[in-house]
Amino acid sequence: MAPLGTDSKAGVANASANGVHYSSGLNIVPASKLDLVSSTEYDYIIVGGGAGGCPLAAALAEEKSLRVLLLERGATRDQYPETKTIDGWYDLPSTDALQLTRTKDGVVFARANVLSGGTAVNIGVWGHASAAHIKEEGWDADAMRSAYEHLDARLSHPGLEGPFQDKMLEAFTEIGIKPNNGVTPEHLIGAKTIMRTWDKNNVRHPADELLVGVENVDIVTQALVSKIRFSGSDGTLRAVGVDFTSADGIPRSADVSPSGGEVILAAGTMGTPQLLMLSGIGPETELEKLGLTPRVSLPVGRNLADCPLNGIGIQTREAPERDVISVAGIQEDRIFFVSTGNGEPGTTKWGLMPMVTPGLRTNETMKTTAAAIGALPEELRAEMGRSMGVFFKLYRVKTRGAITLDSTDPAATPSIDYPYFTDPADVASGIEGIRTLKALLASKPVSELKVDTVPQFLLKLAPALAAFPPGQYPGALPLLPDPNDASEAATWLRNTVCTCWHMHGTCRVGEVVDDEHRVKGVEKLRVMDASVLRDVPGTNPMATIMALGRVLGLKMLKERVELA
Ligand SMILES: Cc1cc2nc3c(=O)[nH]c(=O)nc-3n(C[C@H](O)[C@H](O)[C@H](O)COP(=O)(O)OP(=O)(O)OC[C@H]3O[C@@H](n4cnc5c(N)ncnc54)[C@H](O)[C@@H]3O)c2cc1C
Repeated sequence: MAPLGTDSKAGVANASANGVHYSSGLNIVPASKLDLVSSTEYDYIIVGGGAGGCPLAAALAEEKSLRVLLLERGATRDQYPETKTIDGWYDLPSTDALQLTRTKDGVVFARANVLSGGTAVNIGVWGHASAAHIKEEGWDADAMRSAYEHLDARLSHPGLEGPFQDKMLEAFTEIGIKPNNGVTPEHLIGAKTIMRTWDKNNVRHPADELLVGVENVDIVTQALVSKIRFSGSDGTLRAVGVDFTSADGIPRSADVSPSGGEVILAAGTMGTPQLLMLSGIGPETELEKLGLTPRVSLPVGRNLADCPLNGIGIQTREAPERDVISVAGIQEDRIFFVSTGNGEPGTTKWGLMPMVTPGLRTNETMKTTAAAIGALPEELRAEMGRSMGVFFKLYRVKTRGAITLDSTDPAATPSIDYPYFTDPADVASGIEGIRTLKALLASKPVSELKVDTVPQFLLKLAPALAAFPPGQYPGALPLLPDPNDASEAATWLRNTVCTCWHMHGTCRVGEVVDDEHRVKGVEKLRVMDASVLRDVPGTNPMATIMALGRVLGLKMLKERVELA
């Protein structure tokens, strides 16, 4: 794989027929050539260059005679060095490659805004869906296996193996999360060292690498798509293109070829329902409230689901090697992650969130908390580097929420209404998570690692943050509740909840799209991103969203041949 940003000269030499030039090995359309985009008839237009969009584009482009247009609202990763290495990851919340937003209840959520989407800003954990999940969803097992193999070989690398990680793997097996399945991308009950998109030099390998050197995908970055264009005077609605605004602020459009061209939305769990609604596809009453003309009534934006993440910091005897996540312990409905170097000052932008109840996670309180950390004595600040985090995420969640629009501005972030731990089944599963976490902390290997369950710097922070209402400041929250007191445990779950950033389900298969991801009631329009998922697949979703993108692309090529 060519490293990004080094072969632009080779790209220019290979400029494609319409004069589009190449940058960083990617076929990025320069501003001077944007008019050519509007005058070209594309075989496929993909909206959103993230986990779903990039592999889909790469698969469609395997048929060299086809022309694919990929429109991405964010810039390339070259603009954000923070997207490239693990060290950079800690600073991502300060960049606009990542848009921080909040659920209605105040849980901070992050939305990618860069070419490669979530795969350029995420933690990089790479895991397949289990065979049982693939069967349950009715996905083609052979096609998925071959897509995983294709992607594994290009993007994934083993997680860090070291003394801290070894101890945690031992701890999982001691408390019954076993066997130790070794280094694997498979989703298997037991402990494992994960695969991830960081290589041994801590360099990230995200989705846009699949498009390096691919000449028949024209990529337009900083292209905010605002609407789908339709034809269909005979009563059928057919997608024929999209409207978008380029970086220079000029409104533009792009069209698909009338002979078989298709538009595919890959703008993510928030972006895709937003675009569908802005184009008149969604719940009628909601569209009418915004003055939008309803065209097709579908439950777009409904059935939002997320995996809550709860956990605790541990003060360790030695400073662990700085690592995002390398080991996981997998139970039937919960997954435990261990992150070391979690307490380093650079991590505070992410790490402080669980210490403050969701309703208080405003920019102001985050700043106050960060300032209080800055004012801690040097020896306590040094302690922050001698800590690790153990978190558990729930999957197979039952709580449902919704994405809605407050405005018709395509640049506005939709509203997220997700009431974590509302469904009693999620509360029960969370309480089991607390019980397991307690057992883990009491295990022999963790006892050997830790000084204390609550890092001293957190306790010292409490008085500095006395301005917070009682029970809502750091020092109170990191203490684990008694799992036998259901009410106390449920309160702790809700007060410390963070997102695992695995939101999905707003355009689910069966409700908004069919099995082939076609939007119901509209011709030539599909969706390929996390919004179609009914449940989070495997340990983490990225690899499966990418595999589904590749499988869909190859299937669409086959359909094209069959139709011809
Ligand atoms: C902080 C964080 C950590 C995570 N950690 C992990 C992890 O370790 N492992 C894992 O498997 N998953 C992880 N995830 C989740 C994973 O990254 C997402 O599930 C995945 O990227 C979703 O894929 P997608 O295709 O649905 O959306 P995305 O990958 O987000 O792609 C959507 C793209 O569409 C673009 N877009 C949106 N609207 C428009 C528009 N109107 N016009 C043009 N373009 C548009 C966006 O800019 C974006 O690039 C994490 C996510 C985050 C945010």
